[in-house]
Amino acid sequence: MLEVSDLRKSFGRLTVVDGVSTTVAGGECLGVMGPNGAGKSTLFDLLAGATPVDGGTIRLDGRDVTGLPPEIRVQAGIARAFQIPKPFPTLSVREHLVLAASAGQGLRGAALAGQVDEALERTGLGDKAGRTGRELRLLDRKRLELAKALASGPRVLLLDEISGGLTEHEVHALVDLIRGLKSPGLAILWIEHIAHALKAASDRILMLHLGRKVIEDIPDTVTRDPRVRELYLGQAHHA
Ligand SMILES: Nc1ncnc2c1ncn2[C@@H]1O[C@H](COP(=O)(O)OP(=O)(O)OP(=O)(O)O)[C@@H](O)[C@H]1O
Repeated sequence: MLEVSDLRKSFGRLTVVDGVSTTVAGGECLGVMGPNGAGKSTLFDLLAGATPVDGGTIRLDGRDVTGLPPEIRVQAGIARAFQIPKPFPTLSVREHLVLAASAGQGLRGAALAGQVDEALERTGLGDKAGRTGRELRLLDRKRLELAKALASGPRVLLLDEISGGLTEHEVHALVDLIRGLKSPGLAILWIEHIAHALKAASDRILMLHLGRKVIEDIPDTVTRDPRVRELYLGQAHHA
């Protein structure tokens, strides 16, 4: 599904993503962790096309999408959900999803309605479709952020620290939701600082430090790795 090869990005003399390669298959969730400044969000910026790469390639289902602008990349199937969801206060949940579905793949009519309904159902927002953005509490705003990404018809879903601000109980609900999104036609990448949440949802975890891959393996192996424990010193109880 997604193949990333030798991605590179520098800002001035600071190399932020330094030769990162990975592949994520349909049905898989790749967790991405690393200390502050490791290059995680920049990696997502490169995948989403928000920032141009300095080197390397990004392939989606074999197609080279490395040079495509962000809006075309959404149409190609790369969708991103952000940490701090800011819904339009007066638009309903359904209206948000209609916008996302028509912008993403240009859907109209029954196909659009079907994709919106599916996104509502998969994120548990079915009974809140008529609520406006300002009426949603944080967890539902996170659900809406996920639903918007799903409504665009993604093949690859980039989740950027979406658990921020949630209670422990809500984080569990979010993990269940993400696990429920796994399907053969979708590859998920999730940046997250809460190691136990990442572990619960991910098939593999990629650990970045100073722009480089430290380790990429099954969650148990990664969280037991001494380099990972050292980098997360003080947070090791989360692992
Ligand atoms: N547009 C930019 N211009 C200059 N430096 C940048 C830019 N964007 C990011 N950086 C730098 O790149 C490094 C990596 O940043 P990035 O946000 O990718 O890390 P991160 O792993 O996502 O960190 P965090 O967990 O704090 O979000 C940081 O040192 C940051 O200051």
